[in-house]
Amino acid sequence: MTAERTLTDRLLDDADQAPIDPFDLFEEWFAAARASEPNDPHAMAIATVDADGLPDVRMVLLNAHDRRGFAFFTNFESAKGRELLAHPKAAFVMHWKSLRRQFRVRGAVEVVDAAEADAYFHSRARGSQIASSASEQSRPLKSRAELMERVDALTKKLGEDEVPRPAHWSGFRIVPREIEFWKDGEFRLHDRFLFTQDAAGDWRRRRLNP
Ligand SMILES: Cc1cc2nc3c(=O)[nH]c(=O)nc-3n(C[C@H](O)[C@H](O)[C@H](O)COP(=O)(O)O)c2cc1C
Ligand SMILES: Cc1ncc(COP(=O)(O)O)c(CN)c1O
Repeated sequence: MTAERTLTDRLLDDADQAPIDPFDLFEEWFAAARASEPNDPHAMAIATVDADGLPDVRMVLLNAHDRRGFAFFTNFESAKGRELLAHPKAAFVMHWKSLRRQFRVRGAVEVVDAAEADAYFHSRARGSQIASSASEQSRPLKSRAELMERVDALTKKLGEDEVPRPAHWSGFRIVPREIEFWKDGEFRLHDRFLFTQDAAGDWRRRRLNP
């Protein structure tokens, strides 16, 4: 009996030029990362640009993904929120150290719809929902005590009530234009595959020099 070839096996086999769906390949790599990373396999660094074109980058968590793209949730009045609303394009990278693999995406950014933002917000720990309401993310803060006072006041005010999702807290979805899979190789002779969409919307892949 022969073991079934994974998408990664097929990717690495230059003789196999049949199409590979990059979203399916991502699922395979993400599952491997979830099984082997010590923490936060869904951590990604997301790069944006400010009004001067100066790049900005920070970690966020990939908390939703499907064939439409890759979404994270945040405060829309934060630096990244303002940057993305002004320039709705981004790039992100995930680095899975335990696998020595890298996953990169570039593309346009859209705002997730209100129902998706509500569902995700209310799936979070209540304390995290309150924190997101209390934190004026990326704005100067006089002291930790001031933040904790806001958290306590909000906690008291809400009692047992549901925490309303703040109007300025939602998700951004990066809709991929380019997707790259990178796998470490000996002596820096890595394997790289860039997926781009053709005019018909089909994903094509090319191997790149490391
Ligand atoms: C592993 C990790 C995951 C994070 N995930 C998020 C996230 O999903 N959303 C978020 O708003 N901030 C997240 N943060 C905090 C951000 O890195 C950042 O400090 C914050 O969002 C403010 O960024 P900005 O000022 O560039 O907008 C995370 C930080 C780390 C280290
Ligand atoms: C400020 C902030 N917002 C959102 C998140 C996303 O994680 P979660 O939705 O699981 O709270 C994080 C994770 N570190 C965070 O630091």
